Amino acid sequence: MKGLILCAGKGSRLYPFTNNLPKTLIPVANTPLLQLSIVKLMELGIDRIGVVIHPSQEADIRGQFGEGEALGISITYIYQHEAKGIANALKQAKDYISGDAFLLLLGDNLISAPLSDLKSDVEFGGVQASLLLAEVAVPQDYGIAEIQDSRIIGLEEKPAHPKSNLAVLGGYAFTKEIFDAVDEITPSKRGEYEITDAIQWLIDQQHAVAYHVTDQLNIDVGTMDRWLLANQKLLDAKALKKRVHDSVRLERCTIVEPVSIEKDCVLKDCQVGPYVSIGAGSKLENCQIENSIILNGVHMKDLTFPIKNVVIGEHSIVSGVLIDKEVTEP
Ligand SMILES: Cc1cn([C@H]2C[C@H](O)[C@@H](COP(=O)(O)OP(=O)(O)O[C@H]3O[C@H](CO)[C@@H](O)[C@H](O)[C@H]3O)O2)c(=O)[nH]c1=O
Repeated sequence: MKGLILCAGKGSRLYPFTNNLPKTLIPVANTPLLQLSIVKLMELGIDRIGVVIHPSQEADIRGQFGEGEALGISITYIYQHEAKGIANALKQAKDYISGDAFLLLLGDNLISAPLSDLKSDVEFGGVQASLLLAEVAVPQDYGIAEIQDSRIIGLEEKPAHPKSNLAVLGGYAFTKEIFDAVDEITPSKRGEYEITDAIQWLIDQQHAVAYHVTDQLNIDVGTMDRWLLANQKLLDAKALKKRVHDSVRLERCTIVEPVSIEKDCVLKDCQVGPYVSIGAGSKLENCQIENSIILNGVHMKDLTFPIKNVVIGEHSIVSGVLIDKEVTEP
């Protein structure tokens, strides 16, 4: 079985961080999101993975993962020249998948639930699609499933008046019939070829669509708040091996776990944590930081106020006192 990970979206809600970094390379607990998806597939024994990218992302993504040699897998890059929707991204991968059943992951989702049931559904269960569903607080932001007598009877993409609060999460298993579906559907009102419309087509053609409801955490890392939340959750996870790199220099610092501090950082007179990730080569002096993501090469010094709930971009220089006076026009 092959795996497919979609990375070709614009990531516009995370600008400016995604101006020159593909969204799926943003670090969560100092691990690129895409790596977490790749590992998720590897845990299921999948070692042939297609990654759908925009050509402009190739240098960054290929630069990090190559052809998968370091991970002992085979990665193939597939282009989607225009972000015309998830079903359109899938279409670009038809030749690569070449008739096999496959698992599809949206590269910006952090899925905790196991996907083994989805995999066996399409491999041995005689179904053409298997979905992962979860109750969500804001169904208007998701593809929503309508269930009757334990069967999915309808799917709607980001409905204004949702028929349920069961969202389709970004992990799917399909057989080759999904490629007939993506050929048949037309763009939605927002101009995208929707994956929900493609699955609805399968249902309408009497294909079998299975589902599993999970209450495990899923985060669509599409906004700043959710990026910080994903960082918290991953730092909490026991699986994280190394929290403070051996090369890190700490002088007179208080570290409140969980934190992740990457290589070549120097921290003096700082209080760091909980829930702080600091990227490689950052230098921090006389600062207090909580629940934040500091990207690579940041310099922070002499802050008279605590840094909380923020993401600080690569190579930023931060120093000074907080001015709480209102600025008045001259
Ligand atoms: C539109 C588009 C997206 N992508 C990639 C980028 C992201 O890593 C991933 C998800 O794209 P987004 O545009 O953020 O999708 P989003 O609006 O969150 O909605 C999707 O993901 C939701 C789950 O998070 C589902 O409930 C929705 O049914 C599904 O449509 O797919 C592509 O590779 N090509 C594309 O054309």
